[in-house]
Amino acid sequence: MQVVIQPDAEAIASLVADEIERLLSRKPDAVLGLATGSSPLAIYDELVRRHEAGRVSFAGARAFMLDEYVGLPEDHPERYRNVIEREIAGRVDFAPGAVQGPDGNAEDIPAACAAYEAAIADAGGVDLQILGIGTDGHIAFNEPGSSLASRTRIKTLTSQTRRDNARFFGGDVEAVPRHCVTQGLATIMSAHHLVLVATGPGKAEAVHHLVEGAVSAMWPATVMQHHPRATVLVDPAAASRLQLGDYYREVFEHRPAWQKL
Ligand SMILES: N[C@@H]1[C@@H](O)[C@H](O)[C@@H](COP(=O)(O)O)O[C@@H]1O
Repeated sequence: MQVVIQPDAEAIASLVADEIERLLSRKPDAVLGLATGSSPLAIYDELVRRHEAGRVSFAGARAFMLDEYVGLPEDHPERYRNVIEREIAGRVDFAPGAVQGPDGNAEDIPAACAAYEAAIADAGGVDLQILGIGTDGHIAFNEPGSSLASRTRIKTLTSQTRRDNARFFGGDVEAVPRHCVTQGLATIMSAHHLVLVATGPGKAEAVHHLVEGAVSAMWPATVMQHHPRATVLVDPAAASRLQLGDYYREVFEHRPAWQKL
């Protein structure tokens, strides 16, 4: 696992956008994994800027979203499909239908989950997966206790996650759905490159477990320790509980010239 400590969210976004720009120039039909939450927003803004400057095109690319709430009306602004459209997909040049997400309103949710897994596999898998992390260590919506071998399925959100996400629902915890459909941990682990971003002191404990804790379903993100190419980008506040922080800084500062992210 590569740990990169940067001064702020903008510096993190710039490095991640560099990586995505390199990927799309070498492989214009790359498959991206898109995450919701506030953490990736600076990355999306930076990608939009580069797209507007003519540096990056998504015209041949495809993307898969990580997760979706169950039961929100199609036009609800916090439905993740609508969030992704608003924050990135609708601001760049993805072809119609190129961005897909799990269906949280399907009549047969298990069948829709299986179809989603098949769609990712048919696309050749995800080249670069953007991830945030919940304060309880979840990635996508794989809450503590999730099977490390899980695939796309329905999950029940913890009250911690519903409280954390209430800010997107006018502060009303009861307005946050109880259920979601999420890529599983094994689905996420199938991506070629995992890029997790976290900022702020509220993420420090989760980041400590992710990087330095024992691999455990209690901190689902720790499964990433088994991934051959996982990059974790954090600001100093999110890095504040890392025991080897100085070492990670040294490793990044003295990385070989050929190594980007
Ligand atoms: N399902 C999303 C996750 O994908 C995200 O990583 C997490 C953290 O969100 P934020 O980046 O807003 O802290 O929130 C939600 O629960």
